[in-house]
Amino acid sequence: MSVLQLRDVTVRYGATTVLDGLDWAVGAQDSPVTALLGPSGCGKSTLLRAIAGLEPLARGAVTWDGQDLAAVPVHRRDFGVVFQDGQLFSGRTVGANVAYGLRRRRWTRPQIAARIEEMLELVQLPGIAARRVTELSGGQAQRVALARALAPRPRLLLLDEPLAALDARLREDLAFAIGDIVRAAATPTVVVTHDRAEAALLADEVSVMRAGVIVQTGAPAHLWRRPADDWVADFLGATSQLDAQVVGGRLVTVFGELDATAFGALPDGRCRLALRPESVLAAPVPAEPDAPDAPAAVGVVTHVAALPSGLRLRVRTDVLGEIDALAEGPVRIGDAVALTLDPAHVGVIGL
Ligand SMILES: Nc1ncnc2c1ncn2[C@@H]1O[C@H](COP(=O)(O)OP(=O)(O)OP(=O)(O)O)[C@@H](O)[C@H]1O
Repeated sequence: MSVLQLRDVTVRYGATTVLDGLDWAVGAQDSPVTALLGPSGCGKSTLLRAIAGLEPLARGAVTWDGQDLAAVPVHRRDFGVVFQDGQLFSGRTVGANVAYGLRRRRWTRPQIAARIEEMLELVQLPGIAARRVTELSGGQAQRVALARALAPRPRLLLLDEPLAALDARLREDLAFAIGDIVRAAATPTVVVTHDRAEAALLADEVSVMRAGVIVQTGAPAHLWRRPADDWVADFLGATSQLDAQVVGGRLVTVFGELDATAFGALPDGRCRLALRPESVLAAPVPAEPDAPDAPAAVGVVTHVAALPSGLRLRVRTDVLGEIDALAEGPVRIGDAVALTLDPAHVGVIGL
């Protein structure tokens, strides 16, 4: 598989450094879809624009298969780009939009007609070539934008928040669909998002970006499990952190012990765990915490929210202050609860 490589890429707007000596490789691990995930303003769009050739580099290099792209202009890079709102040509038909890059590349009329139908089938909108793009829904317009970008067979597809303008339900459907479409087209794809769930729905691999640099890259499940540092853990949804000790394959915490081998090889010594609400299970206990068989960690429920997935609690504890948890059984505000960790939803930070 071809490889896009960025070395020491630096982009400045005036005195502000937006990309700061950024190193990154896409396509090296045979991952067709890579999400670029980071908070608003960290430089994701700037990075995409720099890859596309739309942003001059103050320093560093973007290479494809070892070739430096510095002297290759935007339209010669063979990269397809789709922005947030698709940016279709509103005065033209769907077919004319999909054909846009093909006419410029001097495809013949029959080739173009066949490619339009092929692309519209790929994005599951067969037979709508004659429609005006102004008649499309937001989700349909994004599929057509995808068809237009894929039609000339780009060697890389760059998608900048392609779902941002859509409502929540449609976003989820289209996230799966886009993943399927670009895999079917076998086109390596970078998709920018600030939403961690969207990144996991779309991508095989996720790169987390913070303030102009890439701080961690891995499969979504790996990132949840082994966030590189406190910031990544929090950005990926950790609501508290808990000190722990690795002792001979066990993780010892005030919430009890866990099997550490599930996290890969962890060296003996101190570490910290990233906890999300689903990491902590809260079960009602009789109000006698000093009884001899009392559980190791207890707390008092301060908030209860009925979510579709179950009861979400906020619990006041002596050891960790207020933490979020899921209820195992019926509980109300003021109840005492015993807290245990669900090892499937705990992360180990930074080892
Ligand atoms: N043309 C420009 N001139 C000056 N500053 C800019 C320009 N474009 C972006 N910036 C600034 O650069 C920083 C990074 O912007 P960028 O759009 O790349 O971030 P982002 O991670 O894509 O954010 P978002 O998720 O909000 O789109 C921001 O502080 C932004 O204000």
